Amino acid sequence: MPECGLLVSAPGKVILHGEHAVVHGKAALAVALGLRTFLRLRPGGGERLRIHLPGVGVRREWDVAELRALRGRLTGGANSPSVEQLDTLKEFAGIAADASAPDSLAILAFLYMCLAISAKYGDVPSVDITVWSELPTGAGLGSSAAYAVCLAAALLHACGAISCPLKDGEATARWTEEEMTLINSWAFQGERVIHGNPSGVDNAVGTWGGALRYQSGKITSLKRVPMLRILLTNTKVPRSTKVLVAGVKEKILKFPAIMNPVLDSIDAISQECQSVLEAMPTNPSPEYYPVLEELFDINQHHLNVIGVGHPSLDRLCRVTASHGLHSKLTGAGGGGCGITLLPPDATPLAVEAAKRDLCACGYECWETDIGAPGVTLHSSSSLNAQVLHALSES
Ligand SMILES: Nc1ncnc2c1ncn2[C@@H]1O[C@H](COP(=O)(O)OP(=O)(O)OP(=O)(O)O)[C@@H](O)[C@H]1O
Ligand SMILES: C[C@@](O)(CCO)CC(=O)[O-]
Ligand SMILES: [Mg+2]
Repeated sequence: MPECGLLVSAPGKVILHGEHAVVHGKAALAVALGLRTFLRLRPGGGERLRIHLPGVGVRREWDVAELRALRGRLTGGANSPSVEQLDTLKEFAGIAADASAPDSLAILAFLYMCLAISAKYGDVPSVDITVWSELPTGAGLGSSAAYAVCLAAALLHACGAISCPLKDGEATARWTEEEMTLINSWAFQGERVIHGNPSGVDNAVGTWGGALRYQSGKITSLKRVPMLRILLTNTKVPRSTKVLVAGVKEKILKFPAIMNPVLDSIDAISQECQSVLEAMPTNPSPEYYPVLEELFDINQHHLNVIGVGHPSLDRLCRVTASHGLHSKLTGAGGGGCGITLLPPDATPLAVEAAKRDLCACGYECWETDIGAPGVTLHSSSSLNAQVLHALSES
């Protein structure tokens, strides 16, 4: 265990194309966002393990000896969380069998990852863990994956399975490729607890950052990523990724001949978009945008067809279209966030007017950087004093 503790962060993500289809083996294009989740781990006192998750209103602590005994009861499910294991954890933590509330899922993912990682690499650590985020929770921006990536990195580090890459005087550092692969694989298990059947794209972006193509576990960095300006809009309509993913599966099983061609078409959209992005110069001229905009429009229709649209997202698309801008949902849909492409020739007046109209719908919108770095270790001194203050208040 590091004497002074550690601070890690992981980015959220935006899926440009391929959400849901990626769960069924198709390609997705995703980019890391400039909004991050942070985790601070400090040596604990009195053989206790404490977690504080202000984003979901959780403050819990357990006896390390009690967790060791619980770990001994978690048999089976060697490589992924089994139903029996999760039932045992729910009973231990006092979580209802069918609980899907954010706090319950966050505790469950934490307990599973902590016990499974410590069973493989070391003892249950006596630590205090606090996680907070700049990402809205459950809005399509990969908050669950950023949470799982931070937990994986911190717990693997606490159990001695990965190194401390931070050198004296450095503000940030990244782990080796091999260590990141390990972090990513454990984050995927955490995502499984929260999502049920994740594709792995979100935790891949949270781990590796940048812009990537993801298909059936294969991660490829995009050759070149132009400076895309994207407006993010949160409709604030709550939804659960797990429920939406399960709904799509049901539809595919019910209408395979109708739904599978839609998934194939989404796959082709991802391919086409990747070709355009890789052909674009870093500072692209407006001529490339009509194709990207048309691909947004087509995919948004497809996502409605597979049942993950929402009236709030239709409204978002209509509002931006009235200002000549093109949008689609991002992430699991059913509410949550949409993305709007801002071409270089969009006038500041049109963008401001679109933002004003979106806010008038009760939505929140903001522009953010894309292609941010993946999971990162920070020196504690690099932590913004204000954030620390906010945390001590929460
Ligand atoms: N900062 C956080 N602290 C604790 N738990 C979190 C945090 N952020 C997310 N979670 C967990 O992740 C869940 C949200 O995951 P969900 O997959 O439904 O949404 P998302 O990841 O934000 O969107 P998407 O998967 O569509 O990108 C929350 O209910 C909570 O259990
Ligand atoms: C909806 C989905 O495709 C993306 C959620 O961000 C689910 C997944 O890939 O696990
Ligand atoms: Mg998620």
